[in-house]
Amino acid sequence: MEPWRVLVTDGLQDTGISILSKEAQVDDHKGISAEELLKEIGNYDALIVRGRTKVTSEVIEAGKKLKVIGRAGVGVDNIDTAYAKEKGVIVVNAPTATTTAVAELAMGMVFALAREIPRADASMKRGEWAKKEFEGVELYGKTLGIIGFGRIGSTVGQMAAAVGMRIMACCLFRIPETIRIIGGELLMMDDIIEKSDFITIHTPLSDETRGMINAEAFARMKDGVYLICTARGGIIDEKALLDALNSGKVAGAALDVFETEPPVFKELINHPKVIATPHMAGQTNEAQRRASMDIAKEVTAALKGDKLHWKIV
Ligand SMILES: NC(=O)C1=CN([C@@H]2O[C@H](COP(=O)(O)OP(=O)(O)OC[C@H]3O[C@@H](n4cnc5c(N)ncnc54)[C@H](O)[C@@H]3O)[C@@H](O)[C@H]2O)C=CC1
Ligand SMILES: O=C(O)CCC(=O)C(=O)O
Repeated sequence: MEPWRVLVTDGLQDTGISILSKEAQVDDHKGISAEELLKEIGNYDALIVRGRTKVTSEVIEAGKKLKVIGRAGVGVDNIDTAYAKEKGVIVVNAPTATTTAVAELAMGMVFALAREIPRADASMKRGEWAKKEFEGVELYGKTLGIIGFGRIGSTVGQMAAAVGMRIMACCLFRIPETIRIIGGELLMMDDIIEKSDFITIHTPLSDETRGMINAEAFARMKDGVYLICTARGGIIDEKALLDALNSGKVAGAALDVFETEPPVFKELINHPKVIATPHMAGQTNEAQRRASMDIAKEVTAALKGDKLHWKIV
């Protein structure tokens, strides 16, 4: 029998490539263009992507031998999962690998916003000593509203509770035990929006969450609220955020994800009260190693017809 062929299009750590190579022929074609992918995909049994590659219905249609699509990470909003299901192509992800990394960046953003660390650092590098400009706020006793209390949101909750923040969370599907352990409250999203000093977003991008943080939501927030988003671009209405920053309603925003990536809305990125990072929350060495191993094992299991842990469709 011919060996299975696996195409990797957004890079994968060597540990994962080694696991796959025991069972299949692996082609690492990092950065492949959309046109090239359409031409090549017909030769492969499996495709492994991160967030860059758009796995459209056309790609799935062209993948005549395609049995499984693996997402080395969490969000599958770049994969047409409905069409994959229709075509009998399995979609799997590696949902636990990056939880700690994303939560740590979100917490880092909370600290960075409260003390304006990036702006202070930039002023020092310009040779200034602007000590009087930087009076921050303490986190102790402040309320952190967590929208989406799943793996990442609940990990952020534990970290923030440890520095003395009061935790409020809202969640659609499950009510984790964690909220009770950390002494937090589960509330409706409206309450979170109105009562929080800091709001951090950890939901997937879906029909329901797209544009969820809009002008109306900003109007209901406390004056001087801080906003953090490491979830997905499109959940926050970026134009409404810019207006809220300019009016002073929002005292600072930290964003890892954008409606268009790389971002084109430069006015938002360049705003002095915005801290921006290039969709790197899940990108620690440890997290990417775990993601590469998890997805390699899961894709191999799908090819062999073995039991799957993280089947999306
Ligand atoms: N910036 C980055 O590099 C990364 C971003 N992410 C993003 O983080 C998201 C969350 O990841 P996990 O915590 O692992 O997922 P998860 O599935 O464990 O948690 C998401 C939670 O959001 C809740 N939720 C969904 N819709 C909601 C709504 N309308 N209102 C309130 N809650 C809602 C769900 O009930 C669920 O508990 C991913 O979907 C992905 O988009 C994940 C990894 C890396
Ligand atoms: O893999 C990436 O490029 C980013 C990680 C991410 O956003 C996710 O896992 O959902």
